[in-house]
Amino acid sequence: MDLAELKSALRAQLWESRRSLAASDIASAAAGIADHGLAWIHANVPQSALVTAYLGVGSEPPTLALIEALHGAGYRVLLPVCLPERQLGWVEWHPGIDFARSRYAPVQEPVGPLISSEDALRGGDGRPGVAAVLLPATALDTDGRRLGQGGGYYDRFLARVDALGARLPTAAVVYDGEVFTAGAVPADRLDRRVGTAVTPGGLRPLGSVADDVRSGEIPR
Ligand SMILES: Nc1nc2c(c(=O)[nH]1)N(C=O)[C@@H](CNc1ccc(C(=O)N[C@@H](CCC(=O)O)C(=O)O)cc1)CN2
Ligand SMILES: Nc1ncnc2c1ncn2[C@@H]1O[C@H](COP(=O)(O)OP(=O)(O)OP(=O)(O)O)[C@@H](O)[C@H]1O
Repeated sequence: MDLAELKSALRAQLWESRRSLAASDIASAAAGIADHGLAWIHANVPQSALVTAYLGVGSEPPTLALIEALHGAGYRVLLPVCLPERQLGWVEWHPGIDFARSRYAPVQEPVGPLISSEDALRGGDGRPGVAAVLLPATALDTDGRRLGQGGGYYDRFLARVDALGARLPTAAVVYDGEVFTAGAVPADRLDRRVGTAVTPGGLRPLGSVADDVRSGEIPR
């Protein structure tokens, strides 16, 4: 099996186990993800900063409560919009915003003024750019390797973050059983590592993402 086949086999396996979760497990996961995700943001970025999150759909861990908690705590929250060539753009979330299905992927996207990744990262109008990235994953390993949905959208986005010289803290949301031992997640040079796992049960700092990306202590 080559790397792409290995990744898709692993994705299929993980999606199947996500689909077997009970509704009650999913509901309690939402509260844990909101608590721990908000704690991670508090520990890593200034008050009322701009952060990215995403809306979990289908069998993904639920993140709406986290988005609401972040907004409620005064952070500005950008959610991703898929653009051509597997690029991401962003729309700022606010309560009551409409969602529509993406043209490019089976996900829901907020409807509103589109902000390019470049503008989101650089900021403008006297406001700072994105200060932290909360992103989806299907699996993580303790070295921070991340398996996504297979589009490479976030790998491209994180490559752009690096190219701009921005050193942003990153955390991916997964279920507790989806953080595997170091080396278990297949990855190549294009796969960007993430610094922290946010799970319903807590926060797990992940190793060997450059230490300089992690500023300050992450509460456990
Ligand atoms: N909620 C969410 N939004 C997101 C992402 C994500 O992973 N999750 N993305 C991260 O890049 C981008 C969309 N990328 C995606 C790329 C491929 C598939 C996909 O092929 N999905 C499977 C079904 C997965 C399932 O059963 O859960 C499919 O259609 O077969 C989905 C999203 C931007 N927005
Ligand atoms: N920075 C990049 N530039 C160009 N192609 C890339 C880049 N990053 C990833 N890709 C390509 O995108 C495709 C999907 O990558 P991969 O399977 O790692 O996606 P993923 O991380 O699971 O998805 P996502 O980031 O959307 O959640 C692969 O063909 C990969 O080579």
